[in-house]
Amino acid sequence: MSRTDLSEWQALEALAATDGARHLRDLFAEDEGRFERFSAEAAGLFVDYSKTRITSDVLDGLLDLARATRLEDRRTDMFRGEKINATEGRAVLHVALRDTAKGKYFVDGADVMDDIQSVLSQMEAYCDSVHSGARMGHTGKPLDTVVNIGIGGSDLGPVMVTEALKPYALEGRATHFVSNVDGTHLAEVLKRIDPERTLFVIASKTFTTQETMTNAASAREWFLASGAPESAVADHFIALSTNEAAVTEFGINAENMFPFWEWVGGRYSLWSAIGLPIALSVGWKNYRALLDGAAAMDRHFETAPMKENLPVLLALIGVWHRSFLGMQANAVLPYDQYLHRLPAYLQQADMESNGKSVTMAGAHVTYGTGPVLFGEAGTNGQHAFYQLIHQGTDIIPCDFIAAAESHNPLGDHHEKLLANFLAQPEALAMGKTPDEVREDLKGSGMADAEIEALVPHKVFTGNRPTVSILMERLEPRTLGSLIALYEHRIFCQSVIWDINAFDQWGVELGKVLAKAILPELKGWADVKHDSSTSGLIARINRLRRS
Ligand SMILES: O=P(O)(O)OC[C@H]1O[C@H](O)[C@H](O)[C@@H](O)[C@@H]1O
Repeated sequence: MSRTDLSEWQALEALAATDGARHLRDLFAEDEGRFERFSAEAAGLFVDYSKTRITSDVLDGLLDLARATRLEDRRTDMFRGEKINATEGRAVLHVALRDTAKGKYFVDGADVMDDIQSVLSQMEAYCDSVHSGARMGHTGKPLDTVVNIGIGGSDLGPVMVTEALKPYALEGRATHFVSNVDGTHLAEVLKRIDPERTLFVIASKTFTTQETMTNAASAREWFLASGAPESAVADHFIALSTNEAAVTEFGINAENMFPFWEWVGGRYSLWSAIGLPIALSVGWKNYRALLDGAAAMDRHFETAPMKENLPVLLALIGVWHRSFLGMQANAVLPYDQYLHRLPAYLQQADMESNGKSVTMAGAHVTYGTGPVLFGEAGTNGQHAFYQLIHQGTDIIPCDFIAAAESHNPLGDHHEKLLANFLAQPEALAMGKTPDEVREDLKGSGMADAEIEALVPHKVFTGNRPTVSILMERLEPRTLGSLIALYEHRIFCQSVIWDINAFDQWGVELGKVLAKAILPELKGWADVKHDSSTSGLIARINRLRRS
């Protein structure tokens, strides 16, 4: 049965025309308790969702929909290691990576906890040996520089977290990330590092990804060209992967490989061996605290009743905005410079997961699914795209994220940052009416006609929904909770939308075509494409050879 045939879905469609059209200004005016009613707290995060376009009836209707789509059962399936990634026949158990419970997580009947703990111990011992100086480069220099080579999930999580936890970075250590196959990315990093002090971390679940394999091979060539003997590769190159055969073939010894498993999705892999560069940057204790924070959110997600369950609530509100009110985007706006890579990270987490248009059974959906996610650290975004968010034709729900305490309490910077964090959602919700604009312009000396001409331009319609997420301080634990909150929000939405959040077939076609085009660009094969692609290939080849 299609989701749209559910009576719960239809009830919400009816509510969209009534409650969904109500203005936040009125909703706040008529209910003094709105903030208390529509806010909740868990695992170090406080979430205010009172400025979203819901009413008590809408929320009840959404909770009914969640029940009708058996969200709680699907959650149990995930925690139990059922193969909920049906198109790839895989379990989805990133939650097990941050837990310590034995006898809880099984794949094909086998408890996975011993494997997890054993890799964590391997990672911890490795970090300790690098940090203590026991493990050195081939000329006896400390390995104080890490270059992580990976892309997608093997890059975005580690980059985002390493940036976010900079205040915890161990002194004297540098971490670089190379992802793009554009040689510029690698070349610019290589210019700044000393091969004798550098540890290259080749991160790839499959160990076949074109970008990563190309960058890894070039990094090794550069390393050897620096005068290092072939035998030194073992000290300077390690692999994070599920593919031991390909790792060995690349020339990395199995003992320098940190494994993980097919049931860890790429975009959910920072909790696995893929997190090693984070641990190398901030130390094992802080990496463990990150996992513990995520585990705290997992427990909340697993046990809290749906109407107090943060990931469930945020998912339901997202579904309401997207599928019932037709809002097509979601802006993530961290008012925290350390979180400046969070939007990029969430772009993969959310858009690769829920950018789907067929149901689990393969039927086309007839409702909007994953939104376009974008964002920027506040306040930078305010001076760029907020104009459209305030006055554009589309309504774009926004997530505002901030910490009450700063790691860098410089003058009144933080109060100013927080003032903006508070002002923007207020402006988006309440707006400014024509009369308020007129009132402002009275006394300006302008003629009435001039004022009237200006009024439409200065009106803010308001009623633009936002969620505010507040934490005490951006710490490893709270960051872990925040990431897990989003992961589970994405999962819950996929259940309601009846789509598979854990495959990514949409990235395949382009990869295949790029493989076919490569020999054509090199002049090794005839060009056979549509006239546009062939024309561009011919033009590029002319430009390159002239
Ligand atoms: O870790 P790898 O196997 O190199 O994969 C890296 C990335 O490749 C593809 O683009 C997938 O769509 C991503 O989900 C994945 O994170």
